[in-house]
Amino acid sequence: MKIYEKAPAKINLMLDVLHKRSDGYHEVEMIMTMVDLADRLEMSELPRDSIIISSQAGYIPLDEKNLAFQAARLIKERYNVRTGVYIHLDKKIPVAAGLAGGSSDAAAALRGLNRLWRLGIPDAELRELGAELGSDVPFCITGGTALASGRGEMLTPLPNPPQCWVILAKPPINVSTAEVYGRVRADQITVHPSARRMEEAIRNQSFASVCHELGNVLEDVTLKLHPEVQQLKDAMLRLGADGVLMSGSGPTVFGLVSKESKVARIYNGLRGFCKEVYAVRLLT
Ligand SMILES: C[C@@](CO)(OP(=O)(O)O)[C@H](O)COP(=O)(O)OP(=O)(O)OC[C@H]1O[C@@H](n2ccc(N)nc2=O)[C@H](O)[C@@H]1O
Ligand SMILES: Nc1ncnc2c1ncn2[C@@H]1O[C@H](COP(=O)(O)OP(=O)(O)O)[C@@H](O)[C@H]1O
Repeated sequence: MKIYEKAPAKINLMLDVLHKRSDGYHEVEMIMTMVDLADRLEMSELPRDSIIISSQAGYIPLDEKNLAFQAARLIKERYNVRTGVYIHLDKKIPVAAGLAGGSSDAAAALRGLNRLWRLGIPDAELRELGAELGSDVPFCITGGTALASGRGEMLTPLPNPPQCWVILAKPPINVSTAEVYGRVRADQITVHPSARRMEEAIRNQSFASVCHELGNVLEDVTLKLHPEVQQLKDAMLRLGADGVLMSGSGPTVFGLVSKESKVARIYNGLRGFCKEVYAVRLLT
């Protein structure tokens, strides 16, 4: 039997860092939502007790460093599963981009293996397992739109934002999430984006207010390390995006666009100097 799962990318509509915790993580407040750009996982049972990962993407680890591998190992150990699994990852989400590609693959593996092995694990328990793999994994288990707090694993579901186009552009640079958090000085952040006002904008289905309330305190760190991310933001605004922000720890920049007629112009304008550009819809 084969099981298929979609693993969509996320964007952070707002991201605030409150303080550094004694366990080394940062206490955050984020509003996250999914976009229609997804990896696809194909899972099938192996009679022998092993986990095998393959992918068409040449640039991700296929061993125990792969988050889908770690998800399979965790669920196997925790629920005493004696058979193995073959997982093929069809990667579409850019890697190390701030779009949670690896986290979403891990979440999709947990969902899929729960079905493949008929384990009947409830969603809340899957989210707890996911939190052992990464801070963004619990959100990726259920998706939708949510306010995330704690280190990102405590979730309050929200309605979806008003539908719009999302232009994603990933410059060809590598950003380490750990390094970005490592450079944040929470006590020196002067302008905090507001989760409350973003939530209100979403509840009012006001596209203009959603664009107005976009904010990410990790931008300060990543933009200083990589000025080209600022240039990309400027270009997106100049080309006519209604709201522009870096997603997560970056380096991907997203632009929200309400009018379809503007999408091709922005997409083509960006393609002039950035190879990885995508025009997608919110996953509502
Ligand atoms: C910044 C965000 C925003 O959604 O996403 P990405 O840019 O990775 O997509 C997340 O907070 C990233 O979540 P995730 O990528 O799952 O992080 P983890 O694997 O849990 O942690 C990687 C490293 O980031 C730091 N970290 C992560 C989360 C957090 N709240 N505080 C931290 O300080 C820690 O140093 C940790 O060792
Ligand atoms: N299934 C996977 N897909 C992508 N990257 C993975 C995966 N498993 C492990 N990784 C590793 O995780 C790191 C972060 O990747 P990713 O989740 O795409 O980025 P981000 O956390 O910025 O959203 C990369 O260095 C990559 O090598």
